[in-house]
Amino acid sequence: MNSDLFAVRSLLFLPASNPRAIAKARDSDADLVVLDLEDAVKPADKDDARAAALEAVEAEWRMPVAIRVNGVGTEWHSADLDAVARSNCQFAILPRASSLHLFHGAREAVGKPMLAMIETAAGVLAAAEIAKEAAALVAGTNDLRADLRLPLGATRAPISTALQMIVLGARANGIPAFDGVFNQLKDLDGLRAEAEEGRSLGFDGKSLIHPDQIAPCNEAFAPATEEIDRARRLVDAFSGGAERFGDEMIERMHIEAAQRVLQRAGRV
Ligand SMILES: CC(C)(COP(=O)(O)OP(=O)(O)OC[C@H]1O[C@@H](n2cnc3c(N)ncnc32)[C@H](O)[C@@H]1OP(=O)(O)O)[C@@H](O)C(=O)NCCC(=O)NCCSC(=O)C[C@H](O)C(=O)O
Ligand SMILES: [Mg+2]
Repeated sequence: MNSDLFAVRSLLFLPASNPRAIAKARDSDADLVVLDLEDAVKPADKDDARAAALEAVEAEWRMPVAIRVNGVGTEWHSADLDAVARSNCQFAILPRASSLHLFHGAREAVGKPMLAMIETAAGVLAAAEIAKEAAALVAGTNDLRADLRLPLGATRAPISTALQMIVLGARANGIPAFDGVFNQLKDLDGLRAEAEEGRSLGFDGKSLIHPDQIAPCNEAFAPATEEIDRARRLVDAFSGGAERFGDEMIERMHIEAAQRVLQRAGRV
């Protein structure tokens, strides 16, 4: 199992209260499975979902598994942290991370790598700080749109600065950044387009809500064959300083970017 978060293109979320979804996720090609205890689970089902998540992570998985706990200040938060601390999951995820202080408390309590979901205005403004202790940042675009009081159906333009701040916060601290979900279950072309946009913004992968979204997402976040070929030719051609490569100027940073493409291709 590869627990390197930089190799993760797809994060499949599912309600921990849904055993059929758990079975489906286990057989899927998702790079990371997220058993959700937060918004995907009805309040009445929280305790059962927590127990189901604990049982699920006892089994063998071929991909790493994370448990998303309920947020700081909710009645389920402490019990979730305790459960995750003694569970077999590789990662915890804290929703609505809004400050390093609160993130630190939750991470200490679980004692394992924790991803931070940035999904409020306060979280976006604190993203670079939170990233100092996070294993990765994840954009929570549904909550963010709600927190910013955006009209329904708004494009991603009003959240583009926030998305960029999440990528900047992650990159400044050397950790991966993951894009938010695409809610239209049947629109796989739209999902692919948003995944490609996310990659062009600098995200390493994307949050998903349905198994059908995995294949297009994994394709969008894996370097294409032409990209790999070009990266190989660039690395082979370079001897230092500024050089001509076809009709382009290349320098050291272009080679480093090409090396990252080759590394990513090897990882995924
Ligand atoms: C949205 C859904 C409730 C739709 O469910 P359903 O109508 O049952 O879908 P299908 O009939 O197409 O399902 C076919 C089979 O696939 C399984 N399935 C469905 N979704 C998943 C999944 N996410 N992972 C694994 N398996 C899944 C179904 O069980 C069916 O299996 P079978 O019966 O054996 O054929 C549902 O897709 C769903 O619950 N999605 C995830 C919702 C979720 O986790 N939401 C929280 C995270 S997203 C978020 O909030 C991000 C962030 O916080 C933010 O604010 O942006
Ligand atoms: Mg959310």
